[in-house]
Amino acid sequence: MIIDNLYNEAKGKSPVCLGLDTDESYLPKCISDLGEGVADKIFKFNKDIVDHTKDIVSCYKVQIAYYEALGLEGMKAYAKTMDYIRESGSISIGDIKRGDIAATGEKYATGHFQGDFEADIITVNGYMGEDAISPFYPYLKEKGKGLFVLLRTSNKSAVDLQDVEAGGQKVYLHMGDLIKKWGEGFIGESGFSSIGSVVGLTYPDEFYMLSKTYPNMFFLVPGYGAQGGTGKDLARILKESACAVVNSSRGLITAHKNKTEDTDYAQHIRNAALAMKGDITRWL
Ligand SMILES: O=C(O)c1cc(=O)[nH]c(=O)n1[C@@H]1O[C@H](COP(=O)(O)O)[C@@H](O)[C@H]1O
Repeated sequence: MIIDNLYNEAKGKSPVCLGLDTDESYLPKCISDLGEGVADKIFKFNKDIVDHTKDIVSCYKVQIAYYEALGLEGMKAYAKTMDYIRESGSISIGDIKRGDIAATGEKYATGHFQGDFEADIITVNGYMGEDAISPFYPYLKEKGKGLFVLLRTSNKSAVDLQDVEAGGQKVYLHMGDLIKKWGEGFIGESGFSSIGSVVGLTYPDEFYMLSKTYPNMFFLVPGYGAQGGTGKDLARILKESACAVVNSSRGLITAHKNKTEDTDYAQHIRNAALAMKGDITRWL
């Protein structure tokens, strides 16, 4: 199961999930000056990053909005990036945050679990209920794919809805119970389900509590670095269970900014990923 592979990669390499939220402004001059289209430039940057980091990170999360914003050219770069991650033997997370019901949900599943945009795992929004999640089940069963369902997101206004009490329980805990239930049929050898959840590191106490409440749940954890989360915040959770991968996007893929515009940029990004790995693992 994909979740067992991710668990093994996180244990064997590091819990670092490198976020390829690639904005054109992040490209060093040695790439932006090339006489090629934007898709080729962005792909070149992403490919170089994968080549320089695949031995030290567990997975790559590719945030589709950065590519959609560039239209057809951007989507070509997205497709090539997903393909290259697979070719490199690494795990890809398509950060698409979809969530629609029935026939529409089936189209999202087809669009992101096979064909041009195929990912190993995708992020989904389950706040419409199981009808927005069940269209993906056949791909989990038959193609070994996985889901990360939004549970406790990293943004400030997450609390406006997710902390509301309903029936004596906060909304996000109710969502946690649902994700646990949806994932029960997909538990792998690692003890984790291929239906995991997204919990922001910006709420470390809630994350700790969730990791205790749902021992079979694997977590995708954004919020490290640019949003303020630290290795120390993670330590008490990962010490007890290797239950998460931790994403950093801007904190890693802009590490070369103001340092170099030359081809050594990827080494700066690798160094930043190594520093993040060190920051997380030194507390364990
Ligand atoms: O699903 C996500 O990945 C996600 C959920 C969440 O609650 N907060 C969050 O920041 N993210 C994503 O995680 C990444 C964070 O990027 P940086 O803040 O640049 O590290 C972005 O791709 C966000 O879309």
